[in-house]
Amino acid sequence: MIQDFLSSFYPWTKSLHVISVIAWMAGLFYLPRLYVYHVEQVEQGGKTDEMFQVMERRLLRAIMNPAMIATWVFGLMLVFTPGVVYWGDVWPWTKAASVLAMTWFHHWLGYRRKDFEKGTNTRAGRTYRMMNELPTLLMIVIVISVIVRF
Ligand code: HEM
Repeated sequence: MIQDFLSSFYPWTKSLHVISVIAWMAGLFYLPRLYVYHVEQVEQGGKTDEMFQVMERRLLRAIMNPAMIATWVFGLMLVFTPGVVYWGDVWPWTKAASVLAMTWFHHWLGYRRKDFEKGTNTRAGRTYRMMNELPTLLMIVIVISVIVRF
């Protein structure tokens, strides 16, 4: 019953999954860049500090959190669609490991946002520059996993 629904909805589920992924990734690439500028260019407690905090909060709450939830919901619908995932293959495992890491990174960014809000950020711009590479690497592994399907 639910399997029939998932099968007939499959192309729509996949479209909605990819749309959500794009919105989520946009935020995951942009927020650490904001943190780099926030650390390196902004005086703590000033007007610009306040403006960065607003931009960071809105990006996370209005775009990234809903996009992450939608990516998970449509992604799991794809997992339960008959014939899509065979767990004997390798790709579902590399994909699963990468999306768990991506979700961890999202939450890490959320905790760092709170540091800026409280004025307790101790991390250097360089740390945020380096962390900025993580979603890129994970995205490459994910796309190869779902498309090459080794
Ligand atoms: C968050 C949990 C996620 C789950 C449970 C999930 C699961 C899935 C599944 C089962 C498919 C179907 C594969 C197929 O029909 O061939 C799929 C497709 C896809 N996923 Fe995800 N995914 C997740 C996150 C992501 C992320 C973070 C990205 C990108 C960075 C991503 C990119 C894609 C793409 C591009 C496709 C379409 C591949 C194709 O054309 O067949 N997914 N996903």
